Amino acid sequence: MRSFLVRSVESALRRGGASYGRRLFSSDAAPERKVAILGAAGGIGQPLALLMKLNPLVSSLSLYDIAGTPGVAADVSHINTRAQVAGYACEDQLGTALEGSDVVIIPAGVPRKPGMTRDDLFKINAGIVKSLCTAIAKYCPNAVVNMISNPVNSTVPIASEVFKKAGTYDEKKLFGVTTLDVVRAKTFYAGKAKVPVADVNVPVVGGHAGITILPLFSQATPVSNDLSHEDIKALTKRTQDGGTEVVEAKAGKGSATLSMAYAGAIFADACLKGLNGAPDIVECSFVQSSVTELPFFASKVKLGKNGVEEVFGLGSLSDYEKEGLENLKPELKASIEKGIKFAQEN
Ligand SMILES: NC(=O)C1=CN([C@@H]2O[C@H](COP(=O)(O)OP(=O)(O)OC[C@H]3O[C@@H](n4cnc5c(N)ncnc54)[C@H](O)[C@@H]3O)[C@@H](O)[C@H]2O)C=CC1
Ligand SMILES: O=C([O-])CC(=O)C(=O)O
Repeated sequence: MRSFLVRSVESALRRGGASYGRRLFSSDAAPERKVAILGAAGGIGQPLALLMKLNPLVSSLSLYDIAGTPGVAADVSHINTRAQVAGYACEDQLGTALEGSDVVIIPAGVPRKPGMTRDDLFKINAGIVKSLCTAIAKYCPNAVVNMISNPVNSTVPIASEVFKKAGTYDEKKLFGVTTLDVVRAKTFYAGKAKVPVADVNVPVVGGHAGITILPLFSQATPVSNDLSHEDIKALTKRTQDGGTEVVEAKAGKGSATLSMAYAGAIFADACLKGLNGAPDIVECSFVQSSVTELPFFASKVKLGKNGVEEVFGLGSLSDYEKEGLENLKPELKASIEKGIKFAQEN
């Protein structure tokens, strides 16, 4: 049973992560790697803790939350896989939770309820992210940071400012996790184009909120000649509204957690592979960027031993995508500036 589960998850991660090029997924000779999850007892944190416990690249799994961590840590720790699990439950344990981390994943913060935008979460989550990033700068300044907490378009700039203030900012190591947008685009495209979902690749660029999410279906593979412009518009809208679709279906009980944990596990796995020197690891992520005039932007990035090795450009866009790109810039710019201002003033 155990090996079946581990093999299934390995195989799912391998397939899901096989977006762009050849992958390495082997625990033989895998180096020691510590992964910390901040917000580990939450809706995303719990299934993400499970998936990271099943990842053979993880040797130490550090679970931190302000509530409920001991139970989650005890539960996950009984799974007979490589990672040694430790749970940390209050602020004075945050330093120990972080020390020595190679990758820190942050799903701490409040989720949306129906009728809210991601930006409505700023008030609460900006402060949470700021204090967690202050601790990261102090206790594991060299860690790769995977930011899940919303609004990602603002929380990533907040993190960058906190790290700059602390003198630890390395733009190669700060990532906004936009993998769920890619996961959704792949699923929706496969359904519409009637192609096997495991073979599908779709880059998603821009940011992570509403129209700032720009799936590039003109670059989707396998190519489908059966999709009309109306189909592409509908696929784009569904990808942009994917988070809201889940928020409404959950009717007040939160936002995407299970699909987000899957996406977060794919992205953290890609970061670990990059750190371990695996070649050709490419994922979309919201990073410091000069691809457009905006200081942060999501596009395909190559992951390596030091984090981002290369930020790829957008490639050729359809007229519809060019229009989407211009339309998203004012909103994305405002969200980035809001995050920077908050971090500078607080
Ligand atoms: N980037 C993306 O694609 C996605 C991002 N999200 C975002 O992820 C965040 C978390 O969502 P859920 O897990 O559903 O929420 P949740 O409320 O179920 O869990 C959040 C957890 O964070 C913890 N927490 C709060 N303050 C903390 C602090 N200072 N330090 C450590 N832990 C703290 C809470 O105790 C709770 O366990 C939300 O902001 C949500 O909008 C959700 C889905 C997709
Ligand atoms: O929609 C939300 O609030 C959560 C999220 O970011 C997503 O599911 O993409």
